[in-house]
Amino acid sequence: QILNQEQQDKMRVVCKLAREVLDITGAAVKPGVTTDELDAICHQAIIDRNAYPSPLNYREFPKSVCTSINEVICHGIPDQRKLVEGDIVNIDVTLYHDGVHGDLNAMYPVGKIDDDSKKLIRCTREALDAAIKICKPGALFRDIGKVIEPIAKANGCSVVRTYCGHGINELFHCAPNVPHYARNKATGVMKPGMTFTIEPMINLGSHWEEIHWPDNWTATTTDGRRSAQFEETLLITDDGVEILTAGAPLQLD
Ligand SMILES: CCc1ccsc1-c1ccc(O)c(O)c1
Ligand SMILES: [Mn+2]
Ligand SMILES: [Mn+2]
Ligand SMILES: [Mn+2]
Repeated sequence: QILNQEQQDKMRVVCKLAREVLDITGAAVKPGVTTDELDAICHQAIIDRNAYPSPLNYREFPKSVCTSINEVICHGIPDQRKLVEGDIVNIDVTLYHDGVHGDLNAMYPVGKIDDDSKKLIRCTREALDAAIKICKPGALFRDIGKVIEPIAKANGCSVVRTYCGHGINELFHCAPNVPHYARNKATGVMKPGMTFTIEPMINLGSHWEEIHWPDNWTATTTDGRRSAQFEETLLITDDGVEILTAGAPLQLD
């Protein structure tokens, strides 16, 4: 869908609010905090902005945010689990405000983390940034994966294939489908006024497959090694791309 200027401005607002909420929730990450506590902080920050948490009751998802720890690839459900030093956690926030959705996620280290986890997080961020750089009018959606996969492989990592980036506007998920792996069959050309996410999930090692837990949501790696993800909502402009959910650069000490 091609958004008009008014709709693009609404997307700018909801995505800025979504970034604020992610930053607030991420700031609460420390050893001992539970993912339920993160959910409550996130939910409150969303309500404070006169917005709705898109995941809550979306396809019966039971919470307001996804929290995916270590070997959990995505869609982790907040619960009483306490974060511990050395964990890595993805917080995935989506807000609905003034008729449109804004969707983003990022990785947060819990205290000190090991070198493999730092490499994984850095290469996932690097892959997303490289993919965003090719976004402009006329670019093909199928080329996004061609940029991401070589970066993952160069770091001894692999790209999850089941979950893709997606169109986002008045709908949480719509066309286009944006695979993160190379040699994919995605169709479509980027045009000014299109808004969509790129949200690569990258696994340490060569096992890109996922296991689905009986909770109908949680997806984990098959070998127990860790997985990382970053997500931004993007707007194609006349001369390139605007990262509507842009935040501070990644900082891992
Ligand atoms: C929890 C929301 C949800 C439910 C089914 S898929 C999904 C989801 C979660 C995070 C996302 O970035 C996304 O695009 C979809
Ligand atoms: Mn993970
Ligand atoms: Mn998301
Ligand atoms: Mn998404």
